[in-house]
Amino acid sequence: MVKIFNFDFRCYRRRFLQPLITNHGIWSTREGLIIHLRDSGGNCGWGEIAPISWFGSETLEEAIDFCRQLPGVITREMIFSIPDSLPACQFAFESAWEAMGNLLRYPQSLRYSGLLPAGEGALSKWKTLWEQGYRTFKWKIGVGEFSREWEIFDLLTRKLPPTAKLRLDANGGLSYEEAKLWLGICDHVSKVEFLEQPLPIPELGGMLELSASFQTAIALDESVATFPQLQYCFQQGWRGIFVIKPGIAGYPSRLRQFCQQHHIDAVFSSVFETAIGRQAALQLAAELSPKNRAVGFGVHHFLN
Ligand SMILES: O=C(O)CCC(=O)c1ccccc1C(=O)O
Ligand SMILES: [Mg+2]
Repeated sequence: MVKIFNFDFRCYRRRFLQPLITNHGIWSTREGLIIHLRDSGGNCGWGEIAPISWFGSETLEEAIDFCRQLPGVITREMIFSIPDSLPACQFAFESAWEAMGNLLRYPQSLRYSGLLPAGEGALSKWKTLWEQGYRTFKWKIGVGEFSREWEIFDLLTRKLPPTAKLRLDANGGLSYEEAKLWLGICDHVSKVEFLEQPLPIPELGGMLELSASFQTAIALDESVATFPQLQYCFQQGWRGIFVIKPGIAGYPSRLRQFCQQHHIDAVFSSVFETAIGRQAALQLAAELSPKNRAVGFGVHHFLN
């Protein structure tokens, strides 16, 4: 007999206390869906669909349409035949299915990276985060003028204690020349852990070249947002760091298998999901993060 699950969902909307400012623009509200599965024994599993369409996932509307067209009773086959065009849905359904009847285990051993605000706000914020125990920080670049960001970077890296690590995230906002300037500077600053997504997605060739020319590591993020993109970049020869946002990376089981098989140097990263998606994402991060890599799941505050 085929096992069946009752399925329902609801939408949520939460405003960030501080909007995320990146080269893509300003993001101030997280909207997503919480899905719920229940089997005939009364076991429940929750999952979260938290799309970021500007980052390469489906849109919220596409996720809602997908959930609306599903019947109230679904099968395992339906859970595992969601198309690759709906990666946040794939993540939510498999993680809800995996969570059924399991107690929530919250990963203990992880180290977290804290997100600094873009611009000069970073110069004071790092201290608050340091006092909360963060030792790895991420700062957005490619948002303001290069010369001003360079000045702030210089101040910031002087202030940071010697054991701190800094990640720079350009969100694809640099030109090839600017990326060379940044990498040249970073090569002399041992606190820099990596430069994230210096160039836009179509310029993978440029990023492969840069990673061979500088000591500072480069991490791909936008370029590897979804599973097919991750596979593509690996096939093209990328052996640097992969930033993985499980919330939009499709089926957890497929991601797990890929990372283990290819010994991926993964940095796990949040999509600003709620505790439901976060739990499932951190579970994967705990299994698949190399020991020295902090996860990009610093606490992010919501207004409601
Ligand atoms: O990865 C982190 O450290 C924090 C999360 C983060 O930066 C992020 C969160 C949502 C959308 C995009 C990004 C990004 O890495 O650009
Ligand atoms: Mg990034």
